[in-house]
Amino acid sequence: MASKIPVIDLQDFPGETGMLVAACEEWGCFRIVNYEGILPDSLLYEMRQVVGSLLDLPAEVKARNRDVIPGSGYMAPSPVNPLYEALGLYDTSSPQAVDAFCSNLDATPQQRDVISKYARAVNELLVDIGGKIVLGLGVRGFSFDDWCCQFRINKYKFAPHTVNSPGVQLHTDSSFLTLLHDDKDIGGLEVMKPSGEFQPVDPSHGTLVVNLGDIAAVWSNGRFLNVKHRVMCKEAGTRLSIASFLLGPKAEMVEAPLELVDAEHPRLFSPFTYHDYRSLRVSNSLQTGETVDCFRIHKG
Ligand SMILES: O=C(O)CCC(=O)C(=O)O
Ligand SMILES: [Fe+2]
Repeated sequence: MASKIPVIDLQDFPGETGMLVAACEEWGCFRIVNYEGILPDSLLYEMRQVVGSLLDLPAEVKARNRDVIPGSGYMAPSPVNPLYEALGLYDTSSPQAVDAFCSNLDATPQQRDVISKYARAVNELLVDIGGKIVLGLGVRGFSFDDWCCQFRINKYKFAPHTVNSPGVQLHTDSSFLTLLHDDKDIGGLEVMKPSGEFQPVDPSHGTLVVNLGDIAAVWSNGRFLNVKHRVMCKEAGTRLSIASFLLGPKAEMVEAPLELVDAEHPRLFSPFTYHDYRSLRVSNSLQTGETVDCFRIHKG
């Protein structure tokens, strides 16, 4: 296994298919390059400015960003993650949901425009990457078009005296895929390799990070790794990041497609709805993939 997370060139398909599937299996994460046709650098830059302003709003305004599904709304600094706060938008493909998010936070027309464009572009990119992964596994006729997406905009207040303390605790994501648009200067993201060793994922211009979450582990019938990761404070400063999640099907069950189940690879998880998974995870604070084990089929 290489020592750096794999880099996938989105313009080089089907050439990179094997590398992409291997990255999902061995690392549960990878960087992407050449995504600008869908998500231009100018939009990444504009969104970063918007995110900085929204997270600087007074606490009582941020509190209006309430949960739509468990854990989707404002998260204030807490005893577990005292340096961290986040705002969230559930269902980024719904113009009404984008509108409600913006109205609650008194967004200006220009900020609304950037948020809507960003939400659309990120959804398209997530569905595009998901489609490449699915084809790589030989699954035909599958589409992520009616899956729900969410984004979360994160702020970490790092100070000299917080160096080496956690910014966000170790966790897996509650998604199939997460697109991480991280801070351009301040690092701190670390992914855990299967060996248990942490690998820093430092800012790298012109790349975005993709993580696989719990839903990818179930959907792939255990082939893909739901990578554990955390953010550590490495230096003083405000760190901003945006995590966009391709979560799960809106109505259908989360289950491995038939192509991934056979005598040698029996079904590992009983089917469930995304909503049931999410409620179980949030109400029991199951941060590091334990929710998936609740649906594991025990043999013998
Ligand atoms: O801020 C980061 O780099 C990571 C955030 C993250 O892991 C998350 O929002 O799930
Ligand atoms: Fe995460």
